[in-house]
Amino acid sequence: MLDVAIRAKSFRSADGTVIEAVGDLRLSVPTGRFTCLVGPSGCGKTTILRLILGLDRHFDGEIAISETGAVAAVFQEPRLLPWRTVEENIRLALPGASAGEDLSGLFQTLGLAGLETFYPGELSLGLARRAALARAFALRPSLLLLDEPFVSLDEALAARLRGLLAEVWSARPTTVLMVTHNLREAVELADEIVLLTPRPARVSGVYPVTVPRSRRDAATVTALLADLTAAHPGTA
Ligand SMILES: Nc1ncnc2c1ncn2[C@@H]1O[C@H](COP(=O)(O)OP(=O)(O)OP(=O)(O)O)[C@@H](O)[C@H]1O
Repeated sequence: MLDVAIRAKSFRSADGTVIEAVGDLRLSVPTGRFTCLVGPSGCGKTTILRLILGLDRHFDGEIAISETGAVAAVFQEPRLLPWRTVEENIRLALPGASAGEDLSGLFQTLGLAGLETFYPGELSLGLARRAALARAFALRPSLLLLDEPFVSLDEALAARLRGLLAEVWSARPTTVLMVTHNLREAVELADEIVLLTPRPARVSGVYPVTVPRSRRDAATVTALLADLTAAHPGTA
């Protein structure tokens, strides 16, 4: 279970102005569930993930992660080491005990088989994003944070990668919190969608997606989107 209780998070800009990034925000992600955070551009989503990851400790509030295993994150940029191959990038992230683990199933599921010896510079953005997902799932994290992992891909490719994410997640289940501005993506993947206000981010609504993931075909997703926007008017 991930429990987030942020009372306030602000930044001070170069000219001394205070930027309130996150307001009073509480959310919980139960173990093994997939939650999406959806909010307008610049509302504070990445800041929330950075606070959960402990990359920024200057805030008022508490974050509790009851899972004891690894916490992994995938950011908008794949952040692969350019001088290491795909496989080396993934193995370097693993703790010593599992560094020799057989990763062929993971490579296969993510469509990376045959690309293990490629360098990041030889990969398209879509393949680099798959490698970043492989690195995160290879850790077998108990909590996975995803920050718009499919942004700037064309819709057909993003849809394909969403399918691969769902597949690898069912093979290696974990608790997921994913930031996205794409409501369709959220409706396809999430168990629960947490909607945020414009900055400073607060929860403006919660939408549980109760239809089983296997039954979310295009027509069902469109119907769910209509239901969500009717329940939460103003959600783009
Ligand atoms: N280190 C920083 N110093 C000053 N201001 C910051 C800093 N980091 C973020 N901000 C500001 O805080 C606000 C929230 O930023 P954040 O990146 O969390 O939003 P976001 O919802 O992830 O945005 P996007 O949807 O564009 O990715 C923005 O106004 C941003 O400019």
